[in-house]
Amino acid sequence: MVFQKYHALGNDYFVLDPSSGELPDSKGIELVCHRNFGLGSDGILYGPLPSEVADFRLRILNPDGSEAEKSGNGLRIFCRYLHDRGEVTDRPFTVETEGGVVSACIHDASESIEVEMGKVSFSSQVIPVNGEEREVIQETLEANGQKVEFSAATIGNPHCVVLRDKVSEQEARDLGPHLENHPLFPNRTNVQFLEVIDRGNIRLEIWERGAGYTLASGSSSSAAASVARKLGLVDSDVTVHMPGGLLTLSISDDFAVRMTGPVRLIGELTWTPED
Ligand SMILES: N[C@@H](CCC[C@H](N)C(=O)O)C(=O)O
Repeated sequence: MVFQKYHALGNDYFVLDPSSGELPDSKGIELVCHRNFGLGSDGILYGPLPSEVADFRLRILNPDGSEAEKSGNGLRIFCRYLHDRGEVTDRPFTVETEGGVVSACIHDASESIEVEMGKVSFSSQVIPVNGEEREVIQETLEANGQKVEFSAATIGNPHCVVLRDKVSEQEARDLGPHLENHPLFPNRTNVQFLEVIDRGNIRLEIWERGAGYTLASGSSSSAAASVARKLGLVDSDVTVHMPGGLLTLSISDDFAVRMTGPVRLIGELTWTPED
């Protein structure tokens, strides 16, 4: 089985084209994504698949075998893959995901791929978050023996955003898993620790649902920046600083998010497991 491997700010994915093989089962996905026993990645992008509502359809698989509704970095990588295969040009096109249809435009295949990520919602019913219907803004939960103030949002996939004066990888690794699996989130959740640098810049440390600690995340960036906007802490144009690099976001008054960022090709890998 042949995979093309790309990364978007260090958030690395395999692209598995259906023409080159079936999607492995969840055990197979876990194995191929394993950093030691497999080829190693933050997930698998399975596509292009046919769609009745968009130009292409994409399925997004986490390393634990779970399926994600959306992936910002994954979508940019998929756009680059389509461009590398001559299936798209610099004209806009659409991609269907489990979390809705997005539109994309390639300005520069390495440096600048733009995706209209959709609208962020803070509704408990949509995210989802257990409890009565409300916008989940600066609530408190208990996790790992501590009280944690958080906001929640979705851009197709769920996010739990924790505001901090200073963020750290260590806290993302220590507290992230407890929030990912907290009973408040029936579908689990991605977790972001958010530091507001100024009204145009935020810093994130990220623990992803089904993937763990990652160096960058486009849907996490969209959700966390929208929470910061909702709280009145940033303006509409935000640069997101993550360990893997910078992502540029533009947030409309009704929380539609435009994400622009780079993609890099790593190479082609052949998967021939003995086990
Ligand atoms: N890294 C991705 C997010 C991938 C999906 C996420 N782990 C989930 O389960 O929702 C991104 O760039 O958005």
